[in-house]
Amino acid sequence: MGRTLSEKVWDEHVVRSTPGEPDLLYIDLHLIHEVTSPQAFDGLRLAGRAVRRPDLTLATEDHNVPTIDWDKPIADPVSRTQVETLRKNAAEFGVRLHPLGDENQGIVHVVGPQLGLTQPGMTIVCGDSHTSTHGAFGAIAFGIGTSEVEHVLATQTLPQAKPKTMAVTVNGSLEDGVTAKDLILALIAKTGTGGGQGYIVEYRGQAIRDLSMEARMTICNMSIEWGAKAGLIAPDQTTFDYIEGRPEAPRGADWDAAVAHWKTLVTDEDAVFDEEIVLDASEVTPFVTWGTNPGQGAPLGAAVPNPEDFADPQDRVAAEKALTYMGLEAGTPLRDIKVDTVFIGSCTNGRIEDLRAAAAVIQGRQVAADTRLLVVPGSVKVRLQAQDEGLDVIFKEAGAEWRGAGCSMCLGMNPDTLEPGERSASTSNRNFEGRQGKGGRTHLVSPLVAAATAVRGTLSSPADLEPVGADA
Ligand SMILES: CC(C)[C@H](C(=O)O)[C@@H](O)C(=O)O
Ligand code: SF4
Repeated sequence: MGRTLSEKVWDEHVVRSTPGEPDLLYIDLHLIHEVTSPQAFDGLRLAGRAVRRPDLTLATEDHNVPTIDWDKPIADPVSRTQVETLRKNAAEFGVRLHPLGDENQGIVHVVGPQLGLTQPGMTIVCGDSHTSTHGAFGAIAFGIGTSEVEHVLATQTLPQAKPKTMAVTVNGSLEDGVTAKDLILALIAKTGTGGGQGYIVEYRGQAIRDLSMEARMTICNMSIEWGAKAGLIAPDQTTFDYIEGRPEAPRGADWDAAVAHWKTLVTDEDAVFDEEIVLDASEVTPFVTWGTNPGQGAPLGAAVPNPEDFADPQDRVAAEKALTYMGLEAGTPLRDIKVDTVFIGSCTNGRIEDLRAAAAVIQGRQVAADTRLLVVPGSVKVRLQAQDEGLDVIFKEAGAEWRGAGCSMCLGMNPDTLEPGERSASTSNRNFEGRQGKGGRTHLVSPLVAAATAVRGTLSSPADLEPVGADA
């Protein structure tokens, strides 16, 4: 019987397989950031161990870094300690680190692909749940805990039970103005935040093949919000074109050999998935969340739901609780919800294409009077490229704040946080209570919806905006 893409990648990495035990997998790339690595390095130090493959390990500073005054010492003592600890550990154990101020600094899931380190057929781990992002290249990529980080640092292997396989086939095409973010939010809303639990999910079908690499990363990034172990997409010409010529990509004969192998990384015709879901892309419209988990979402054209309309009692209670926290009334059109802050950034939607898409909406327009727009590139390279293209000027002229690279308001471990009761439209991936600051209220949106919302001050899509110059 044929094998699925994930089974092929898995099989290529099994170091040891014993019945009744998890497989021992070889790890090709280990990404590290300051939040989940300190205890792992402490563990190595205590046991007198070295990092087994520093050459397959890459560290960046992302969660705690300020996005203004990044050339000054970090003011917050906790953040400063985490960042300084990573620097000390990287130096002591010989791990490559891109610190604040370095041209390759940025969110770890933006930096890996950007450098060409993320490649098809790899196993990639990081002490971070959104490692699933890298699955967009046809890699098995997933988040691990700190004790597992230590295990990988010490051995470059990881014991793992084999997950079940699922195919999400997205037929048809996305309409204009509908993005990968809307698609994944719609999928999670349809099937619940536990819908992917226990599975490695392969996204496929026409709508997925048509996506750029960056849009594919947005989909795979949010696999974890759907409960999946990992999400991946078969590599194709789009993938190869994206990787070719990047600093860490294979070159010359090595490139040809790599592509020849990568082309074998597709699910065989006769392979069988444990589960299959089929969606029609043409039915997806701009999608936003109204609640406090990524599955509590609805089309932008809908209204805040009435908890009583949920058949499942648990969903009903969750919706009631969410509406209370979010300060929303059932029946309010989502388009009438007024937003205080718009955040464009994160490993979900902080890449150059996201900034281009948002800038195209903002260009020639102004951010609404009572609204604040924060634009935080996912990496220094994204920031520099955006500046080369003049996107920073578009944002600043519209009244936005143009910031340095990092996780920023995605989770507010740095000074970029919401005030209690403040409402955001955010291109990030989590809308949990307090995620962007204590008492903050988050609506997850695409970069297009974020930009349009910044202009109108209420949840909006570009189609809701007056033509540029109409009100001049
Ligand atoms: C801090 C880190 C462990 C965490 C994660 O695992 O995802 C963070 O990146 C997040 O998005 O919540
Ligand atoms: S941008 Fe957000 S989701 Fe991504 S790694 Fe940082 S905190 Fe986690």
